Parts: sequence; C-alpha cells; structure tokens
Amino acid sequence: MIGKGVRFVKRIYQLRVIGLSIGFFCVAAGFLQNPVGWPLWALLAFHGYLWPHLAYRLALRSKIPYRAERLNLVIDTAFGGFWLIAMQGNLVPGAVILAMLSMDNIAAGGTRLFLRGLVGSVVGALLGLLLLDFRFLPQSDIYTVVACLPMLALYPLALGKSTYDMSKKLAERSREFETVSQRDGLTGLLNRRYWETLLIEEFNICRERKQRSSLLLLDLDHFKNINDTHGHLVGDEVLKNFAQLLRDNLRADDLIGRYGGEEFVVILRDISFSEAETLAARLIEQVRRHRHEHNSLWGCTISAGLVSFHGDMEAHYSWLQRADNAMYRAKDRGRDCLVAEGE
Ligand SMILES: Nc1nc2c(ncn2[C@@H]2O[C@H](COP(=O)(O)OP(=O)(O)OP(=O)(O)O)[C@@H](O)[C@H]2O)c(=O)[nH]1
Repeated sequence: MIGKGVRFVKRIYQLRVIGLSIGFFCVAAGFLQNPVGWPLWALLAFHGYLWPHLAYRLALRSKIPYRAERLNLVIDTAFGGFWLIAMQGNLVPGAVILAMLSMDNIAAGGTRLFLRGLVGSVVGALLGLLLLDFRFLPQSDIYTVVACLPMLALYPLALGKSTYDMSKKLAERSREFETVSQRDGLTGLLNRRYWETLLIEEFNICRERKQRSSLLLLDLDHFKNINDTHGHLVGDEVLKNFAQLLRDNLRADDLIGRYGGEEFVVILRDISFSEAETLAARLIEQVRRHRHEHNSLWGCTISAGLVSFHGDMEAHYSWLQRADNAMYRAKDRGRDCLVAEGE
C-alpha cells in the first residue's frame, strides 16, 4: 500500500477530524440563527463527527487510497456548498467554511483539486437549492460570528503545522537521498561520479587561488587472488577494511573516493608536496603493518601514485591521468610502493 497515498490519507484524516469538529460549530450557529429541522441537525452531526472516520476507512479500503482521498476532499466541498444553502446564505460561516475547504484542496492537490472542489461546492449548493426551502438571509449575528472564530484561528494553525511537518520530512529525505547518491554502497566512501565533480572543483581552486593540492591513486595489489582464493565476500570485507584504514589515516579535509573495483582515489587538499608524500608513504607502511598485526587486509599491499597539482595541466583529467601513470609505474616497480611526482 505504501506509495499509493496511505500517508496522505492519514495526514488528511487528522486535519479532517480537527477541521470538521470545529466547523460543526460554525454551521450549528447558522442553524440556530435561522432554525432548521432535525434531519439537517442529524446530517450536520454526521458530517462533523462520523464522516471523518468513515472517509478514512473508505479511502484506506480502496485500491488507490490517494485517489479515494481526493474524492473525499471534493465531497467535503460539496457538503460546504450544501451547508451554505442550509444556512440560508449566512455569509460569515458560509465564507469561513468554503475558504477553509478551498485551502485544504489547494494544499492537498494544487489548482486542479481546488477547481474540482469549486465544482463540488456548486453541486452541493444546487442540491441544497433542490431539496431545501431557500431564503436568502446573508446577515450573520454576533453569536454566529463568534462561533466561527475557533475555526478561523485554529484550523489554519493545524494545516500550517501539518504542511511544515511534511516539508521538514521531505527536506530530510532529500538530504538522505543526496548522501546516498554521493556514496559508494560497499565502502561508504565517495563514489566515482561525485568524487570527480569534487576533483573538477579542486582543480579550478588550485588554478585560480594557486592552492597546493595533491592527487593520490591507490590500488590493492593482486586483489583478484583474494577473490579467487577466499571468495567475493572476503574480497568485499578487505575493500571495506581498506576504506576504514583510509578514513583513519587521512585528514578530515581529504576527499576519499572509490574509483573502481579495488582502486581508490584521494584529493589531498591544501598540502605541500613533501607533506603529501609523507602521508602517502605512511599509508603504505600502515597497510604493510596490517599484514603482520591484524591481517584485516588478508595480506594485501598497495601500489600508489601521487601527483601534485601543476599549472601546466590542461584539465582535471590530465591530473588524474598523471596519477594513474604514476600508480602503474609503482606496479611495474614490483608493487607495494609509491611513485610520487611533484615539485
Ligand atoms: N569482492 C569484490 N571484488 C571486486 C569488486 N570490484 C572488483 N572486484 C574484483 O577486483 C579484481 C581486480 O582484479 P585486477 O584488475 O586483475 O587487479 P589485481 O588482481 O589487483 O592485480 P593488480 O592490480 O595488477 O595488482 C577482479 O577480480 C574483480 O572481480 C568488489 O566490489 N568486490
């Protein structure tokens, strides 16, 4: 049922319970001012206190609750038109009720639902004219005006609160979605697509502000052997452990991404070449130490290519290409080492 509007139905249910129970007093005041018979009182009580629960159940039971709930909202406005006629056109409660119902419809379904609601209230009014003895008595006495005040004061608050809660939830979801779309599912590091946008930004910053940054490419050596010998699950575990090792040993400002299978990339921001070199060498050493102390990397070592930004680079991909070449040179030199290229 999720995705078919159940949450929408629940939200409207709460608003309807509040709105119609207070709205009851507006129409009741109109009925007291221009008396009506018991059937109209009974219908009013039904609308104020039973209909919200019935509408809720009907909507939830239908195949597409969202659509059923929109119909319920139109039925609400039809009741509104009917009450206007039943109150002999009593202006203040009539206007208050129709305004609140229109506000509901436009908040729940935009202009389209608002227009449908207008049609609904015209149909309700026509039904009233057909069934009831209508005399146009638009004046509202002071009691009727006072009876409308709670509706005027409270209902917009309830609707505003509900809209605020919903937009807050939406903003949270959108933040969550943004985070998920930027991360690699296995390691939680930045994914390649997002990391590349950060590389472009960093490249431009380095060029414009003459900032010193370095690009580090890391590749796990003979990783295929781990998959082949111990299976993919162990391979995944090694990738996760290596990602954690990167997080633990790099600075908070460094932008760590997973570039592909067992290939990782780091933008070391605002750092001198010698500092970057020390950091990268320390990382390789850490991985070596892991072999002996924890073995959480199942004996893996890493090959690394480090290239600091240089003004003659054409674009971000030239930087990446140079780091990639440096990393392959490290592989050629027998792996488990760093090839650094900078000032
Ligand atoms: N478990 C696991 N394996 C992966 C994942 N992504 C890629 N791989 C594996 O990573 C291996 C990469 O193998 P190669 O490109 O030959 O690299 P290598 O074995 O590390 O060799 P060198 O890089 O030359 O040292 C392949 O077996 C891929 O199937 C992943 O998400 N999980």
